[in-house]
Amino acid sequence: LNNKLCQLLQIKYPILQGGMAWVATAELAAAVSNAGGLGIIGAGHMPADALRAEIAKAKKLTNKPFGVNIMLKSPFVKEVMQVVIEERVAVVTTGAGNPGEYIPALKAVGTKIIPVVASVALAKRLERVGIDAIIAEGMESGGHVGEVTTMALVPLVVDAVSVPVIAAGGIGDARGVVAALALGAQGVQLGTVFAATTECTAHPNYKAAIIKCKERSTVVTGAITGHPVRVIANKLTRDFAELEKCGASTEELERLGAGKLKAAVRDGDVDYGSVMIGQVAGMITTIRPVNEIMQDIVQHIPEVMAELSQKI
Ligand SMILES: O=C(O)COc1ccc(-c2c[nH]c(CNC(=O)Nc3ncc(Sc4ccccn4)s3)n2)cc1
Repeated sequence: LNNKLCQLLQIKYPILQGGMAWVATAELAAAVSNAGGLGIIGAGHMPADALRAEIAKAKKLTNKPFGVNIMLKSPFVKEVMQVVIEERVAVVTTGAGNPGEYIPALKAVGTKIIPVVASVALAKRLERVGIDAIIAEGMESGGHVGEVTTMALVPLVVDAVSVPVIAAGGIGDARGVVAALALGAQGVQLGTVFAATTECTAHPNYKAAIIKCKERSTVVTGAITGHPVRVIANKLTRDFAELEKCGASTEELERLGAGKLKAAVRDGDVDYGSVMIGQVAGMITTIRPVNEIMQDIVQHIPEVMAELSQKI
């Protein structure tokens, strides 16, 4: 499974862990890096000092490369970009926006830049400004989503750029990894799967909500306000839909959503919190150690390939 993405990122398996705000702490990122993948700390809306502390914790827990995901809508985006540059973080992924303005400074210190995109247009725009790889994320994923599925988006992005493409959204086991490679991706990014692990520091209620999910348990709210977000349907999404129906303003809707992800992930309020989870939750039935999930995926790939060659 060792390919050019593994060489680029100095990892054993081309399996990245999504840098989910509040969920992807240093403990989870270090566990994924120690298991041979690329662990990624989710900076979310963290201020600079909190991120610096999280990076320091990760450096104590692993001597393997790890990344930091920067959510470009964070009010602290400029300060946290400065922190990842000072700390010489190996890889920066970015979400919910266009990282173009930060790319020269990151490249200057040798940090690999891997933006998440939900469209071919953004992939093409970013390839021109010198990114190292691209995460093409389908709308199956949890949290902030685009409008295109992984199956449709990945091959189009692969055909549009010449940098390695990493598939994300709806991938839960060796079959999904082989499917992503068949679509032309060089690797995968898993979010929900790594949230359902013993090393993940999210609240037990949040993890229990993942287990309880079926494939239709999530909805995309906020499509009207311009920030479509996939979450588990609960009392918050019903209140949100009510407000949207009554023509509430974007500010009112964002006020309803503010702080709700922390409420779900840290405080375990899965009724009124924003339980950002991907559709792949329907495949997850237990909370397992990171390394067990990683080995399960890697060891089943030859079997999936053998079954495939029987069918074609
Ligand atoms: O076209 C452009 O210029 C930029 O447009 C984009 C539009 C969408 C994306 C995108 C889709 N998915 C991702 C990566 N995944 C994510 O970013 N997932 C997230 N989950 C919760 C988040 S918190 C938040 C804060 C503000 C609004 C919505 N959500 S961010 N990025 C990236 C760029």
